[in-house]
Amino acid sequence: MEGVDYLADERKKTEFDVEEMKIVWAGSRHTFEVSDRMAKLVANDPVFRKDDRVMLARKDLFKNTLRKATYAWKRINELRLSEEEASKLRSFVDEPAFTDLHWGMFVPAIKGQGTDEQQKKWLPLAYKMQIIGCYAQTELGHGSNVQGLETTATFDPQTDEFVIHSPTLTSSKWWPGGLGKVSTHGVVYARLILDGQEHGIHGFIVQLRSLEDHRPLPGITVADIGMKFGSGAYNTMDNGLLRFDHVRIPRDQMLMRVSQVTRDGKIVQSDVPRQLVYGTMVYVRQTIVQDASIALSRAVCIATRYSAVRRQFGSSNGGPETQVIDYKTQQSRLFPLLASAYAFRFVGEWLKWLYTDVTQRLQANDFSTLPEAHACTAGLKSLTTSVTADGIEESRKLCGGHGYLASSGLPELFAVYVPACTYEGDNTVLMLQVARFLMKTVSQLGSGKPPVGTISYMGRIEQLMQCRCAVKKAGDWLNPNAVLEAFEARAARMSVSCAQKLSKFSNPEEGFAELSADLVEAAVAHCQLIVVSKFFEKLQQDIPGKGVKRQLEVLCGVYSLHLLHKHQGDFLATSYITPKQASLANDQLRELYSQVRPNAIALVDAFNYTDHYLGSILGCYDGNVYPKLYEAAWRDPLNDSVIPDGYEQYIRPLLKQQLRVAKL
Ligand SMILES: CC/C=C\C/C=C\C/C=C\C/C=C\C/C=C\C/C=C\C=C\C(=O)SCCNC(=O)CCNC(=O)[C@H](O)C(C)(C)COP(=O)(O)OP(=O)(O)OC[C@H]1O[C@@H](n2cnc3c(N)ncnc32)[C@H](O)[C@@H]1OP(=O)(O)O
Ligand SMILES: Cc1cc2nc3c(=O)[nH]c(=O)nc-3n(C[C@H](O)[C@H](O)[C@H](O)COP(=O)(O)OP(=O)(O)OC[C@H]3O[C@@H](n4cnc5c(N)ncnc54)[C@H](O)[C@@H]3O)c2cc1C
Repeated sequence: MEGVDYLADERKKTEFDVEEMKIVWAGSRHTFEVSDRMAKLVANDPVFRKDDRVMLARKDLFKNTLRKATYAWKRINELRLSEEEASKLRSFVDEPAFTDLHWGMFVPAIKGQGTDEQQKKWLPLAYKMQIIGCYAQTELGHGSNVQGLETTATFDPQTDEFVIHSPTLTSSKWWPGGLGKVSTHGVVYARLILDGQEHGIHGFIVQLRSLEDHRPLPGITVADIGMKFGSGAYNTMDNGLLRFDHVRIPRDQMLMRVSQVTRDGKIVQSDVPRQLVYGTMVYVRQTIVQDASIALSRAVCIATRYSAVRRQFGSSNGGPETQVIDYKTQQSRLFPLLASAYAFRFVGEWLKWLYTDVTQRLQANDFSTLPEAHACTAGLKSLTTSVTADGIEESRKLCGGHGYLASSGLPELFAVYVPACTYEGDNTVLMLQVARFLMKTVSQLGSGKPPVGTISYMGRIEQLMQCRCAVKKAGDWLNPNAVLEAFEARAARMSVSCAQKLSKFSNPEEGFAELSADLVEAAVAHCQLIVVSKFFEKLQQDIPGKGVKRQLEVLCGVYSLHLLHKHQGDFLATSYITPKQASLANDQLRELYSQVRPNAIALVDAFNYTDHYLGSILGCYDGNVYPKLYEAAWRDPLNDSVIPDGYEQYIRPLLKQQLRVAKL
């Protein structure tokens, strides 16, 4: 039935102003308006249709992506969209493509690591897409260990060129998105060699394909690395392999903001720390944290709407069965994910601010906040992508059997999303970077240099090592100070405990390796504290709209108390809380679930996702799930004919054979 809202009764229960919540979720009225306009533009254009994606074979899928990406570029130019609008439009097209890497890594790498002159030369070409670029760092043999990359860039003073070479099979570049079939250029990371001496890893702009006929340039071997996880999904992307056979590039194509190579082959280090060579990764990690809230909220929106539509058991006197969203078990799995989506949204907003701040400082040669920015982007990227990937899979399970259908949108969302736990730094490797930062901070306590920013709580280490939780009744857990102190004490005590164990090793690196699993747990505790504290900070802001702030307070409570419940072992083992207090936190959590329940549908409506963007029958706005599932089944190509292809060849002979056996 067209036009009927099957979730209307749910929407009537709402206790807050959804339109105002949409603004909070978007970040500002301006961002909301841009997103809304771009989402509708994409949803109403048939070229951006995506429901057939999972059915397409790789070649067709890839060509289809090229068609959409070039059409999107055409529309961006025709409509004279701003950079912000263009980037939103691309994200609502919702199909990984070479353009993600061009705009998301190639351009930022030149901006961050190129000199003014290099930026002037290369950026206009990239902005007009007269060249298309990728980010070629990872190799077949090394990804996490960037210092272990094998590709060489040897300076030839005779010709004033670098010779880029892949000396071994394992030095082949492997994975760069957009490289396989599209990119004309790449920022290639290689080991700089001057006069036989190694000078670490640097970025070089290398042309890969002819701008005339797209053929690989001499000395370059390039191809796609093959099919990846899932159908449709990330297979729209041409992740590539690349080998260099003594390829020559001019000296001025080494990105020289961090270090310069002079005409006579000498290296000159600028004041900028060498870690800025890793700057593009810091930038992208920060954007990945923002994207985590989008991916998780999509899954949660689908699972929440479907949980309100779906009924199982509990019918009495022929009345309707129970909506599965009313089961406490369903709530205890779903509502923490809903709360996490909001939490990640706010921490992502804050991280964007932190990144902008560190960038401005770097421009003024202030490098003091770089270690914290690295630890925060690495740790939050790791935490939010792990929770989101698991959350998408949990959302699929929350939708029961129908969640496993491609038309639920969840399998493809998972398949596209799950590599986020690996790209831009494997999540464990990144948490170990946070752990190093924590151990360094603990070792410097008492040195007279007070820890600042997200680590400033360590400055109160004596108090945090001794304090005990003051909670006496469940409602006390609604006090932000009680929750914050609990998370601070847990994080501080776990770090100090690791530091104490580390100090027993004569070789600190051996100790770090031996204790790495504990160190990762301490790093996770620290990152969870950041998310909780940024949620509380958000609540300090002036938030207009009837009931909006109240709902956010409830979600903040759900986020923090579900973490406390899930990790109660940490809180108990560090002796901050008693078992009784842990149990009171759980009682309060249950109560908060009841407060989320009437608002659940409105809380996911506030994401303002179009049905096109959600790409899910189970999550459609009107909740008219069953007729749509039934119709979609008939659209499957397998149902084009009643008798399947292959009947004559396989099924009929098989049945005949069974008949013969039966007659014997
Ligand atoms: C249905 C749905 C359909 C569609 C969905 C639609 C669209 C989806 C579209 C897009 C998806 C969204 C986003 C996608 C984005 C990207 C995905 C695509 C591309 C991915 C690209 C990549 O993966 S690029 C390659 C990334 N590689 C890595 O991340 C490598 C990880 N390794 C490292 O970073 C480093 O090697 C290391 C940090 C692990 C170690 O470095 P090393 O030099 O050996 O360092 P240490 O000795 O440990 O440390 C030395 C000191 O340096 C400090 N440090 C380290 N790193 C940094 C840094 N980055 N910044 C600042 N400082 C740093 C470190 O702390 C040490 O400091 P000390 O003070 O202790 O000395
Ligand atoms: C979809 C996708 C897109 C990508 N796009 C790009 C791109 O555009 N450009 C690019 O350059 N790269 C790209 N990559 C590569 C990506 O950045 C790397 O795969 C990633 O950094 C992980 O490195 P690795 O593959 O070497 O993992 P490995 O380091 O080999 O990890 C294997 C296992 O070892 C563990 N491990 C490794 N080191 C340690 C350690 N020190 N301590 C404890 N455990 C450890 C890890 O936790 C993991 O469990 C992409 C990857 C994927 C999947």
